[in-house]
Amino acid sequence: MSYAESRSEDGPQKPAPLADRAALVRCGERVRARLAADPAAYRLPTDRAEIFAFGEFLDPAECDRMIALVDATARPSMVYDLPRQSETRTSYSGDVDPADPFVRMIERRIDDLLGLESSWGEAIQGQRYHPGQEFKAHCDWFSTLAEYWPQEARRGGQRGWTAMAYLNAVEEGGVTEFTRLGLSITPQRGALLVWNNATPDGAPNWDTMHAAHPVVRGVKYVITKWYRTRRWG
Ligand SMILES: O=C(O)CCC(=O)C(=O)O
Ligand SMILES: [Fe+2]
Repeated sequence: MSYAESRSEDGPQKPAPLADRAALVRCGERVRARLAADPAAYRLPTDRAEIFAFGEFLDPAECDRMIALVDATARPSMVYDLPRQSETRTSYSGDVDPADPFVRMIERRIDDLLGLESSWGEAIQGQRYHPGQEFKAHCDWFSTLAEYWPQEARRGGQRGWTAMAYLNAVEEGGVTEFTRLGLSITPQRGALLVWNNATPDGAPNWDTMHAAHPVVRGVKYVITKWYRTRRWG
């Protein structure tokens, strides 16, 4: 199972010990070089975080196939911060079958795009949001002060890059906003967003804080894959 860290408020920051710093620097360098050479990568206009978009990363048939897999697995989402679970992330989610050859093909495509080791990637997680459902502002990296951290440290360490694909266009709502950067992304069928959760010097980047705004009309489907600093699981 994979979980996203919950941070529902853009509030005071507790200083947490840094983890996997050298490895996060290396992951940053690796992906940065790879994307710089990729003409399909569009860098979002900010210097405070490395966020890239790719249009038509998945074709419509692939989106439909993935939507069916999300529907087959979706259950209420969980975050580590259990008491706030229902307030923070109200979508349905679940790992799509990692043994499915189609899922493996999409995973390889993402691994390849980023140039990261496939073994560092968590299983792809699917999410489905109905009207009113959202994922409030949070960062994807783990807090090293949290109760869950020792376990995550053993199973792959800190999260470096996030890759997230939109499987459909939403009738209304469901926008992803990087809340500290004033950047909003409207779900576009087949588009992929990738970002570095760390700064170039290997610290968690608070400016990657983001929220999935509530869906107003229609349904929203996304898949997310997080990359650790070493073998996951
Ligand atoms: O659905 C979105 O737009 C964002 C999802 C997200 O932040 C996550 O899965 O960590
Ligand atoms: Fe997230």
